[in-house]
Amino acid sequence: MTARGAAGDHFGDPGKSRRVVIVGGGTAGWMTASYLAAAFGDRIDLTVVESAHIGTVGVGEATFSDIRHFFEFLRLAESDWMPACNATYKLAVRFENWREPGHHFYHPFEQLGSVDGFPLSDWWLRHPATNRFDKDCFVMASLCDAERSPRYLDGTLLDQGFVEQDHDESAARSTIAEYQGVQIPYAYHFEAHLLATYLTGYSTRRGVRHIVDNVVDVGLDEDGFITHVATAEHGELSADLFVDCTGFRALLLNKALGEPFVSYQDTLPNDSAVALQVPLDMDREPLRPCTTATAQEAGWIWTIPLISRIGTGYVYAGDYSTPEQAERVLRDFVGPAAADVPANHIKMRIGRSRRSWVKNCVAVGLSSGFVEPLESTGIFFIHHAIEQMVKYFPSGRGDELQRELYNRSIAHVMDGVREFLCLHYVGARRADNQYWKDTKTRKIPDALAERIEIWKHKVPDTESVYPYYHGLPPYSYNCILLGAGGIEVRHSPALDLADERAALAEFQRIRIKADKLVQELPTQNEYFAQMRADTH
Ligand SMILES: Cc1cc2nc3c(=O)[nH]c(=O)nc-3n(C[C@H](O)[C@H](O)[C@H](O)COP(=O)(O)OP(=O)(O)OC[C@H]3O[C@@H](n4cnc5c(N)ncnc54)[C@H](O)[C@@H]3O)c2cc1C
Ligand SMILES: N[C@H](Cc1c[nH]c2cc(Cl)ccc12)C(=O)O
Repeated sequence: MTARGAAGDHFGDPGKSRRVVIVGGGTAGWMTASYLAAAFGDRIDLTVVESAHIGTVGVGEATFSDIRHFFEFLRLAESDWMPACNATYKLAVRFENWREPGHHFYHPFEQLGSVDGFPLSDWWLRHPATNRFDKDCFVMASLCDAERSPRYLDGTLLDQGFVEQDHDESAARSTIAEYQGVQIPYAYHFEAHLLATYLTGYSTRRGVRHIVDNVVDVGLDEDGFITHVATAEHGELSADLFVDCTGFRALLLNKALGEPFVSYQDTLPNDSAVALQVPLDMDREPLRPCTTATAQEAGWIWTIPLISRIGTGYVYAGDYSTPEQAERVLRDFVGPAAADVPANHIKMRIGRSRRSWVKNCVAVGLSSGFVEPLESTGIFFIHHAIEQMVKYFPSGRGDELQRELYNRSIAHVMDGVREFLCLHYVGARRADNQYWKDTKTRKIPDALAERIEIWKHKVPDTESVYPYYHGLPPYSYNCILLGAGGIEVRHSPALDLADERAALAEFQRIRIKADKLVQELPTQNEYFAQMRADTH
């Protein structure tokens, strides 16, 4: 780290282009570069510097449905980017063996209905049509079980109330923060490195400078602001704002500026992963339209179906398994297809930086914070952070209030998701070994413990979940609580008195709609085989 005189402060001079240097070329770096280019055009001077010797984390392939706002902000249609990223559709996360071996349930992209002022989950507890809360309350659970595509062969999207807008280069763009529309009925799976490559092209075509080099030093002025980053072969790169996208190493924020890291490890012990990229022949193997999280002896295995391969990996707690044991479990789970595939072992830093924006340095991605990918939240964290960065983009150095408001928003999102993930473990019925027994006694955030006591008597609603925006609606909590089955939830006593006919009719409507869609929609294999035929 090098001390220097005050950095040139161009932010105060609207006439000058504002200079931003992004260190890191993973998903965070290129999502940030492409979004800022789309937001500010040539009124901003953007540089991305990434090392050729330090790899990206190499995973990160399932998303929230909110990511649609990202691509629309970049004015990209699915046909622009999906084929380039071997992308498929994701209707839900499928949780296998969390309640007991052989059991599964879904967390879908579908709003939970309500009848006469009570959530359908409450009615289900009083009048369960079957033992499958997810299939009785959500159409998407049946579509996932039948491995259906959300689109018909002609490309039309199924009718779940969400209406796609025509692609219009001049239309106003929405962001997650302001979106109040209907639940987007699906998300995506895509190959992480292909997305970074695609966004590199998008960014450089819009004037973003791309330097491949190692940052070897960070210069600070007497006020602790970053004046420049020094590179091995391209000299010093100065800027008004530096974005730390250097992954878990957090070179600028945690190392150069010394911002402390707040660990979540005491409540989320899974700190390791081993990943495989397994070839897939979609003409012979199913393309499930969901991410699968299969519980294991010391964690869980993700399975993400992509056009040319399966992304899979075992997320586990190092206190309960060695990397060698974990790799053996994963290879046995995948079977012979994993035989010649190299394993990627990853140590995960679980938690968040106390502040993600300090002085003129803002961290985005793993450098800012991370929780295990059980609900595919890493890219959502990046997208949310970038939107907030634009929203609080500084006019000069003295924007302490802007930074404080930004930091609060980031902290709430990560702390809220942490609570949501803790619920998956404390709320899972299985306790058939020490790892799963310990999930019932391990420390959980105090506020979550209080919420669980409420949920035992009243299903989660806007009043009882984490109170700040964190990306997850109350219905998500209903799905995990009633799916994982480890916490008994009682229905509202009022439903012993209420007329249940309208609720029973709603369950019937869901059943009829689900059966109709399963009949009409193609499988995801059939849909993408048709897409491939149309483009050849
Ligand atoms: C096991 C696992 C599974 C995951 N699954 C999902 C998922 O399903 N869905 C999801 O949304 N998220 C997931 N994530 C999170 C997701 O992978 C990350 O959010 C995403 O990849 C962003 O990573 P990054 O760009 O922050 O860091 P990285 O990918 O680590 O990139 C860091 C970059 O910084 C550069 N760099 C570092 N040091 C220097 C230096 N000194 N000089 C120059 N360049 C430097 C590197 O070259 C690299 O380009 C997962 C994460 C893990 C660990
Ligand atoms: N912001 C919401 C979050 C959300 C709603 N349903 C799901 C299901 C899964 Cl698997 C992950 C996230 C969410 C959205 O992105 O739709």
